Amino acid sequence: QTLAADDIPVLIWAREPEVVRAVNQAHENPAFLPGVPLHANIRATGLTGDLASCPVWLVVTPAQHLRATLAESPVAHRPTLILCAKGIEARSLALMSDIAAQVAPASPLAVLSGPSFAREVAEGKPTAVTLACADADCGERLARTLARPAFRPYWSDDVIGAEIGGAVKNVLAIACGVVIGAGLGENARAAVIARGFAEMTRFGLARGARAETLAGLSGLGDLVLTCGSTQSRNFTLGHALGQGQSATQALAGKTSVAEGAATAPVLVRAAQAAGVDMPIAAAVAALLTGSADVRAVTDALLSRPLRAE
Ligand SMILES: NC(=O)C1=CN([C@@H]2O[C@H](COP(=O)(O)OP(=O)(O)OC[C@H]3O[C@@H](n4cnc5c(N)ncnc54)[C@H](OP(=O)(O)O)[C@@H]3O)[C@@H](O)[C@H]2O)C=CC1
Ligand SMILES: O=C(CO)COP(=O)(O)O
Repeated sequence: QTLAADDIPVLIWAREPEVVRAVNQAHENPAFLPGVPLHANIRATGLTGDLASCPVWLVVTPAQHLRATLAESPVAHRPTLILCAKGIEARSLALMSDIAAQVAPASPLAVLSGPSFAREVAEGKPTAVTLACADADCGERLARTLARPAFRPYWSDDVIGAEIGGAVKNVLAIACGVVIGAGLGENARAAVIARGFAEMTRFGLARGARAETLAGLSGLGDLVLTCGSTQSRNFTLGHALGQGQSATQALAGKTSVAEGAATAPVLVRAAQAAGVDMPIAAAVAALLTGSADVRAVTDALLSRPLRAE
């Protein structure tokens, strides 16, 4: 939102009244983005009805809450929806664009994804992302609207590819966190990134994504960012698992979301349905449910049959 506010008025809908108050009165969001001054063009509201006046929505609700949030919002006004959540809905295996198409069938849809820790974007640090929209002209228009000197959206018409990259990289970031938390070393992290990317590519191609999208910002780019940084919530969750905590212990008291925790088990089901082998994703899912420990999943991955790369 900070990006858009230079020349466009921005309205944030927030669930917490204290966030609404702080944005409107102090031009800051101390609960979620402390220390970053917000542009005077940014206003906040607690009423979804107020969104009716906004032609374009950046939808940042976590994946598991997207359906309910959209259903309570004035989508009948046919806003353009730019979907930013990175995940798969647990109860339906749906991608975010599937959910939006069901709940807001008249809205044009786009996906914004790629390596972009929110704080760095808000601080104006250089960032490049993918803006995917099936309507290429609409995608280009949205990318040009959101672009800023230090924020470069590259447009694409591969919505599925952009979504799958973002959803799968979170699961792989948990795996890399486990590797580092358990002291398995940097060679192992690089192996998980490369073999995890092979899993992402197999799954993405089976679901209709294009290889170049998966190798771009929203796939490989975000995978490298999230697997390599302790800023990542997914990496941090994995790190705690690697150090021997259970998922319940690692997630206790967390107010921010690690999307890969909900996505891992459904990704495994979706991969099975697509006939795709995803052993690293399956290992993450097993660790999260507690059905296997780090030693067992590591041994299982290392003892898989040798094969051609
Ligand atoms: N933060 C970042 O750097 C980036 C985030 N994203 C993506 O954006 C999405 C949102 O992330 P972010 O803004 O960081 O989220 P937060 O970490 O701020 O998490 C939001 C928290 O609020 C709760 N919540 C939010 N909306 C609702 C709702 N409508 N109903 C009920 N509970 C809700 C969630 O609850 P609960 O715990 O129950 O889920 C969660 O604990 C994610 O998909 C993330 O992957 C993408 C790029 C960068
Ligand atoms: O998606 C992100 C950066 O692109 C944020 O990653 P985490 O959700 O793991 O913090």
